[in-house]
Amino acid sequence: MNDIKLALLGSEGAGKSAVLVRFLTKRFIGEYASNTNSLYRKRLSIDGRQLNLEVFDPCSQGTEARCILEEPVDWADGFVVVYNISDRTSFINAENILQQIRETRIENCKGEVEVPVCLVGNKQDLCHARQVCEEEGRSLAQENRCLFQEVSAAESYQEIANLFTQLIRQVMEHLKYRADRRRYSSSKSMAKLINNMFGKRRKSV
Ligand SMILES: Nc1nc2c(ncn2[C@@H]2O[C@H](COP(=O)(O)OP(=O)(O)OP(=O)(O)O)[C@@H](O)[C@H]2O)c(=O)[nH]1
Repeated sequence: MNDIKLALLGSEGAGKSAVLVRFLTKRFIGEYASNTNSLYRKRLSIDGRQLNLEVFDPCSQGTEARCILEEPVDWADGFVVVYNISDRTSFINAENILQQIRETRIENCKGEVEVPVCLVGNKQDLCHARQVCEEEGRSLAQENRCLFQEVSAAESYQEIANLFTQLIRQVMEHLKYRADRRRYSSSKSMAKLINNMFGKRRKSV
């Protein structure tokens, strides 16, 4: 069974909990306690594989983006960064968060492939009050090589489900790649060790 850990990041009130709860339960619940960190767990089956999904929804009340990032950035296998299309500040914050994910991951995992991330433009139903156009979201996602979708946690389930499914697939590939790399580098160092121990001795016989 695969364990997949995701972290939800974004400005206060962008709709992080609403997006996640929509994915996990297919329902929209209007209000959530936002003064605590929450860890959601669910068993899923994707492409016939059983998964234990854990999603960390950190409390973002009164905290700056950098503080929000500190805890989950090492823990998570993938990130969901949410902004509100009717709030430009939340988009600018999402931009900063994407940059911080990139920087932190580059520092911590030299040479590894980039961690899977998806950018979500939530509250699409508020398009009459739109402050961020869809194209801006798409091009930010392209710059950061991440998935992108505008959604409305209030009104629809399917787009959110598709997005999480794509992200989880990418995470599974990423974890497999990392495990293969670890196996390869440990078998290479084992071969080197054996060679050092016996290769030379054999030569002198
Ligand atoms: N119109 C509309 N409102 C939404 C949508 N998603 C969430 N909301 C509302 O936006 C508010 C904030 O939603 P939350 O899910 O609590 O946002 P959050 O990002 O988890 O907020 P914090 O926990 O405070 O960081 C709530 O009043 C939700 O009902 C949406 O798609 N459309």
